[in-house]
Amino acid sequence: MKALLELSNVGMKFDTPKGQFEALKEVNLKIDSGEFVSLIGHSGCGKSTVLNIVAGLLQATDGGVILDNHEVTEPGPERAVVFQNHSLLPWLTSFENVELAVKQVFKKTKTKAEIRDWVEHNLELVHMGHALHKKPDEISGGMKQRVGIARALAMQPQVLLMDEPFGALDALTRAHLQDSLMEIHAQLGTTVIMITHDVDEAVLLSDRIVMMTNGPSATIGEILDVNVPRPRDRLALADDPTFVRCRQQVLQFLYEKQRKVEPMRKRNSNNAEAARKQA
Ligand SMILES: Nc1ncnc2c1ncn2[C@@H]1O[C@H](COP(=O)(O)OP(=O)(O)OP(=O)(O)O)[C@@H](O)[C@H]1O
Repeated sequence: MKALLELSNVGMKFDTPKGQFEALKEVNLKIDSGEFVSLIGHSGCGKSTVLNIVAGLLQATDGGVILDNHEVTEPGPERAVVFQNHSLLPWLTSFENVELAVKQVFKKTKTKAEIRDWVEHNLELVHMGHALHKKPDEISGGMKQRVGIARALAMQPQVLLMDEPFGALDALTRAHLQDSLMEIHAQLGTTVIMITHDVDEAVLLSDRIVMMTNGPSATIGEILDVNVPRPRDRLALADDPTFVRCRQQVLQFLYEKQRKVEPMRKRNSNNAEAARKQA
């Protein structure tokens, strides 16, 4: 079967005042329709850069991205993005925020009544049917993220891109949203790419975990298949041997194979500086 999404030799060099900085090098990844893939790696390794290239918000300086036989060159509704901070328009209600996105995509193909039903359906999908007419400052952080997810899903994207969607939420709210996301993924079969720093979240939600090496010139270090059957139950998984092994493998990658080296480098350069001063 042909992959839905393919990143081929993706590289990204940024021009900076200190010269060119190679953030990504030779990132190769194929994702099938319906897969849930997490990107994990230390801070600054290039996860958001990968996601932004797939979203079309950044143009790779090498290689490229193909989605469903089309090269990605700009943002499009078939690649909806959910950011860590909800990005809802504060003067619009939950309903109106979702409606705005839906109108952009379906204005020509859905009637007014169909648009209204579709907006409500998607807000109900994320359990926000009770707060259709509330504005962002009248609902909690978790609820705002739910509306953001509804807005993204309502565009019927081929790929849902999520950049640490639950990173700003407390642990309990986060767990509720993870459960909702698993439900939605099971129900709709949406293809998802999600950035996370949370190892348990990655293992709980993903079919595959893409682990990135530290930058500069970051790339994919390892890919782990999470062969834990669905539906997944967070409580039962705590003692599940496959879950525990997957978790261990990601932790080993992050904290043994890709241990952050900056403090050591810094210490060395500090030592060198001290030696220079002494000389
Ligand atoms: N516009 C830019 N210009 C210069 N350097 C950039 C630019 N955008 C990102 N970088 C650099 O590229 C590297 C990757 O950044 P990116 O934000 O993709 O990392 P990340 O893994 O998503 O980080 P975090 O987990 O902290 O969000 C970093 O070193 C960052 O400083």
